[in-house]
Amino acid sequence: MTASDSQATRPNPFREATRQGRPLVGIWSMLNSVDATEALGWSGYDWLLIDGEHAPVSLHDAMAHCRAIAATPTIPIVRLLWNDPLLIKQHLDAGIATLMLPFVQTPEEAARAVQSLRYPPSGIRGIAAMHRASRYTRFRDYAAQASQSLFLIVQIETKEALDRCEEIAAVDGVDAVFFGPGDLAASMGMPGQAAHPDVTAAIEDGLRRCRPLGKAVGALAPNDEISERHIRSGFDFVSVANDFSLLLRNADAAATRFRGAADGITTKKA
Ligand SMILES: O=C(O)C(=O)C[C@H](O)[C@@H](O)CO
Repeated sequence: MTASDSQATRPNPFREATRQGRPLVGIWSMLNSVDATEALGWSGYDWLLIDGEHAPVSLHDAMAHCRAIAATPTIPIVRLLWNDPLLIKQHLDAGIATLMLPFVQTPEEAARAVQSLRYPPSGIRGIAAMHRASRYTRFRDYAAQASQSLFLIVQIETKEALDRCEEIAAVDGVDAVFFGPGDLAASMGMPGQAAHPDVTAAIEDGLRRCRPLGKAVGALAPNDEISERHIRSGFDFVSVANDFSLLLRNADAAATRFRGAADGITTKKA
């Protein structure tokens, strides 16, 4: 890399990956363990989402996760607590370039999210003299080029949002829509039934309707069967696993197996 390359704002790696034209396989991270994130970065997932909505992830935690995974081939995405301009500004300044925002219900809410990512005159992001995103000023063209270095994913996770998913996806500056089956199931009157066939069918219908808009379309799969189905359906990115569930599933299975093996064995000395 030449000195001038190191001074140029980089294109967004997730945008480049979605252009490869194959489904990107991802993992959801809820443990808030930087070590686990770093280790998973070497597992072979295309992307890893650090969940700041439902896991206790602070801004500093999110930065630590992104620094750890930067050494690996996996691309980090951070999900924020809410579609909030202040949270968005802080995370962008911290150099977090691919954001997922939960619970975006209307094209107007999506447009407000886009405004939060853009500098004036088209947006409301505040200018900082120095921050991690500009490599502490080394990316001299950062303010002018920021939009190509960022990627905005908005979540469709209610019936209302699903009804308008094409309009939301069509908003200029929305790079991707992502279907959340857990909240969508609740909104459809089936809380706790993320894998219900009606929810999967609704999400597949969303893919069919959003695909012609040329934006990336992703979904979280609540089990292995739906992961394979979503990959075959042609979603651009699919979350196929969750670090917390993998840990618990394997820990529970090992405990059951070896407690079973220990049943009836006596270790007491005579
Ligand atoms: O609605 C959903 O489903 C999501 O947005 C993902 C969830 O928050 C959850 O599966 C994270 O564990």
